[in-house]
Amino acid sequence: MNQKIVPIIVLSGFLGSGKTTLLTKMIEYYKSAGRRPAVIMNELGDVNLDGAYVGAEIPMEEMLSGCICCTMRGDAALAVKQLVDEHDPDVILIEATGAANPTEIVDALTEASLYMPAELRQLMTVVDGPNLLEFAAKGKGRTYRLMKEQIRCASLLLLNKVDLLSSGDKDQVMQLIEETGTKAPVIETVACEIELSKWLEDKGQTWHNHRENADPLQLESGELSGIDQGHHTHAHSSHEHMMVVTHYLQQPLNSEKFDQFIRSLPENVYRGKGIVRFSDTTGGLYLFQYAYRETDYMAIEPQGELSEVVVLIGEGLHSKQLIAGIENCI
Ligand SMILES: Nc1nc2c(ncn2[C@@H]2O[C@H](COP(=O)(O)OP(=O)(O)OP(=O)(O)O)[C@@H](O)[C@H]2O)c(=O)[nH]1
Repeated sequence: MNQKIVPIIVLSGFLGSGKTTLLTKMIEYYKSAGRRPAVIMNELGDVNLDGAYVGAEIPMEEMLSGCICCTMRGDAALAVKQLVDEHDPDVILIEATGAANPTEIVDALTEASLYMPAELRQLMTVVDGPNLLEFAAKGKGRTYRLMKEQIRCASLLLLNKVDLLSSGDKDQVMQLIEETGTKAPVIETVACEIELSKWLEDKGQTWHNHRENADPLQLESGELSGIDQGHHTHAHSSHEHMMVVTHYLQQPLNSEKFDQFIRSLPENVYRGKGIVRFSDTTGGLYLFQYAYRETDYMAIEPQGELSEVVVLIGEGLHSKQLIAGIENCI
């Protein structure tokens, strides 16, 4: 009798590119096809705000406060095993952090597939079109190298946020993508809208099959996915690269002051998200998103208690200043 092999799909892409947007669409796709997806979510900070987008009925493993290149190797395999043993899912979707170097994830999952009935089928990278263009223009820093590595690893690329690109910009982004040497198909999207039936039904093709004609992957350096939790620095070569500032709120915020604070965040803050309450609106809790200088607020009605919190992610952040800025919005 053939043993069931659980397909694994990894969603990669820079901070705020649209991975959770894609994840929720994939979950809906599988559910409406009568299949049971399970999810692994990895967050740099110690709160999983994106988990709010995944229905409570979906089995989920969280990997929090994670330096993915350290924790992913062991923890991802363990999380996969736990989901397979406890929930017997039809597919496992892994949302990596935006700072993750997917080469490490591929390594970990390839190794794990040797001893458990699960296999990496696709690695989809969501490319934040306008952000890639901006980083390319700024020069060749570590973050830009990380973005390129995320593209090179992919078996499928979504060029997302094309609503924010002119046709000239789009051509430029396409050229940048080509320059990475990827052979993966590139689909232009707004809000990660793709024909999922076409791209998810791969008839057993593995990630390795998809990438047969692509250049072999090599780690460019150990510095790609560094993470610093502010006070805590890993012993790896350069983990001072990305930082997370997590600030829990004791009081509601003034909506205008907070919006102004978010809009005037320095360029080295790449991503913001959180759950906030405002003193000057009638509503309850809002989930706020800040990515590529766009802000979005969504009213939420959580089932249980939720902490009010602001999470900011970027490079070389001045945590004290940022926290004072948030407190000034009260
Ligand atoms: N303008 C525009 N905004 C988009 C598009 N796709 C997603 N967004 C917005 O971008 C923000 C970030 O989207 P997410 O799906 O949370 O991104 P993510 O990659 O999961 O973010 P992290 O996991 O925090 O790295 C949200 O406010 C989305 O609504 C798009 O095609 N165009």
